[in-house]
Amino acid sequence: MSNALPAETTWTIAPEGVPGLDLDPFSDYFLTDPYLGHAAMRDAGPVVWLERYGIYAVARYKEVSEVLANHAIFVSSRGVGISDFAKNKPWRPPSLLLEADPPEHTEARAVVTRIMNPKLIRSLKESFQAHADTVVVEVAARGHIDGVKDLAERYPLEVFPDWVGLDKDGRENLLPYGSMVFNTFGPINRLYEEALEKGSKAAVWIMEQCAPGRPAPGGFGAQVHAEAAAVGYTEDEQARLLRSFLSAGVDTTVHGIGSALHALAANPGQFELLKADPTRARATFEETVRHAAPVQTFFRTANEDTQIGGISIPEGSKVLMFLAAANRDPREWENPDDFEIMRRANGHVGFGFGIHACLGQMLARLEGECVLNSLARLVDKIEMTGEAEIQLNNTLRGLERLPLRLTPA
Ligand code: HEM
Ligand SMILES: C=Cc1ccc(C(=O)O)cc1
Repeated sequence: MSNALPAETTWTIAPEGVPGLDLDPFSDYFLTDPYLGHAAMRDAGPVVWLERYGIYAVARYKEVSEVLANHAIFVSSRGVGISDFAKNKPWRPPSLLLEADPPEHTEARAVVTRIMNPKLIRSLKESFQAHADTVVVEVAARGHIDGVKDLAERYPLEVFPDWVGLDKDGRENLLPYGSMVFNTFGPINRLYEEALEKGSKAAVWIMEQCAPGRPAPGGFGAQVHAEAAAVGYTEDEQARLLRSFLSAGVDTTVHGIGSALHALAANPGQFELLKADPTRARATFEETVRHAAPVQTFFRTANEDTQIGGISIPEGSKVLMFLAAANRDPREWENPDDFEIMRRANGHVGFGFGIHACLGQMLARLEGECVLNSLARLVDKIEMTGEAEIQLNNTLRGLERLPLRLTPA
């Protein structure tokens, strides 16, 4: 595991009054265990300077929330990765949602929320829960499983593409494509380059699936296209709008479910609490998103000279928001590092906050709740049978492998 500096590392001097830290949040070393780095940034001040990349960073709950809320100054249209779209051409046409600001963002969001709403989620609950039961009964009967491949990846990859209306063939492209999208928010390091190599092939299938007329009639994909066409979006914009959901909609929930399985296996007392009341499955998944933060970071770009915590931030500065660090800020949370399913985790920033707050969070919660509810009713014990293996990614936190033994109830 190399934590050698990327070849193009340039060192920068911290601006006046800003604590400068020599840590690389995109190194294998940091990504494997980010928590000491998170604490160092929180303790250093409300905003810090990461010398290796010449970027500002916020790790405390208060400042992360402030940057997320202040979308007019800390903008998304200049990219939510380390690259500033005002200076460097993005590697793919920008997202109409994630990489847009009002008014364009407002319009795109309005199109989607006409479909992605509580009524839709209610209509999915019965079939999503039934499918979770089927999968959990099957894997529990097997006893020894890889919690990642056999459950955390399998369930979302069976329910999500059917819901969108994607072809049966080619669905193996979804994870490498999403992994590429999330890696490219970081610097051009090994993870970025390897992901681009693997993901570029997947991107061909993804873009074919996003084309108007391709998704199965009546599915979410066809509905997005129809709603977008109704407000005059071109075919390219209709495809790009749907692309957002294939980019964000799989790796995130896979890592959320994988992290929940890991936390429950590592904290048997918490699994007992869940078994005692399976309706706590929803709260258990919420605590997982706070505690594990499948999406660890996002950038913003200062669109004008501004301040954070009294520190001057010049126009054009990149600000890295450590959502995962904010979710474990002892200034905000009691015993923040503890996985407690009885905790009120609402208010965490694992799904973001403000105008760009996760558009798929209701679906993510449904998927997580269904799997954990099935586990609570159908499994008596969930035990680690080996070390969990982290899947390294410049933005996501999740597992590559999770050796488990399940004992059926
Ligand atoms: C545990 C699972 C998930 C996590 C942790 C997560 C996290 C996030 C975060 C942190 C943001 C904010 C981005 C920003 O502020 O720049 C976001 C936005 C978004 N998410 Fe999720 N997400 C998850 C699942 C999903 C799913 C399942 C979908 C689609 C079905 C989805 C679609 C989106 C979209 C389209 C946006 C952009 C919203 C906008 O910019 O207005 N996400 N997500
Ligand atoms: C939260 C991740 C995310 C990734 C990509 C997109 C997009 O491509 O719009 C949206 C959200």
